Amino acid sequence: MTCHLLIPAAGSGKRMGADCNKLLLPLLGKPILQWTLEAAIASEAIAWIGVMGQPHDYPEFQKIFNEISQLKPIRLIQGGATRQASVFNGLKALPIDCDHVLIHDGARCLVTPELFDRCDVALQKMQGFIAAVPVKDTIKVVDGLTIVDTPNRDHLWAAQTPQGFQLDVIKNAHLTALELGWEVTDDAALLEKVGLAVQIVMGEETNLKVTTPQDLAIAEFILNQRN
Ligand SMILES: Nc1ccn([C@@H]2O[C@H](COP(=O)(O)OP(=O)(O)OP(=O)(O)O)[C@@H](O)[C@H]2O)c(=O)n1
Ligand SMILES: C[C@](O)(CO)[C@H](O)COP(=O)(O)O
Repeated sequence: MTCHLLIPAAGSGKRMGADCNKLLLPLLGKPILQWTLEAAIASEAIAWIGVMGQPHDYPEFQKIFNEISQLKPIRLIQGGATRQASVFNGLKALPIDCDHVLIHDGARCLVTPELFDRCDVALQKMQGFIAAVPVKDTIKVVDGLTIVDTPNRDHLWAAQTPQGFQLDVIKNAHLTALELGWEVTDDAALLEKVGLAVQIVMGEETNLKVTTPQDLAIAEFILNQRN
């Protein structure tokens, strides 16, 4: 157990349309964030967990931490205005002995401990990687309502988290992004923009991100299948 994990959990869940952070919404009786944390705690690889949140959510987050096993240290870190800013805050708060990091969205609450463990193995070998799955749909590139391209699906993968990085590499990429005003939706994109290779680790079809009310219903269905 050596791996450090950062969990961005400081969003507001606009697309969910709830009146609170969507990670506090119940999924089969437990907050979404609790499912994510329980998978991280069950992973053999993860030794330390940092959760980025907004201060107004701290009391609810603390209740969740109290509900789950305290076998691993969980540190609360102040989130930022965007996912990117929240991750950057997390990177700056990592313990001094950390040289590699996994980053996993709190909203991907169906992640399995086995996926975390597979990612930890990748972390030992790669400077940067993401969990991803091959795209099943035929994807169209559209301008207005007109199709301009149908990319070859063999080259299309859907990005997930965990994403894992050598710490100095991802920190430098975030610093460059700050200097140059880059805004991206995942951490791998920053490495891509500075011209560094990012590998793929096979993700999980069920590792969906709970973004809309429909996702919540699908997540409930998948969890019921697991029980
Ligand atoms: N300022 C932010 C925004 C997002 N996140 C986190 O990043 C993950 C992925 O973001 P997303 O699913 O987009 O969450 P929200 O920003 O909450 O949702 P929305 O975009 O619909 O508002 C989530 O776990 C979310 O809590 C974060 O830590 N800090
Ligand atoms: C990081 C991510 O979960 C990868 O799929 C995703 O990019 C988060 O943000 P999004 O804006 O919901 O795509």
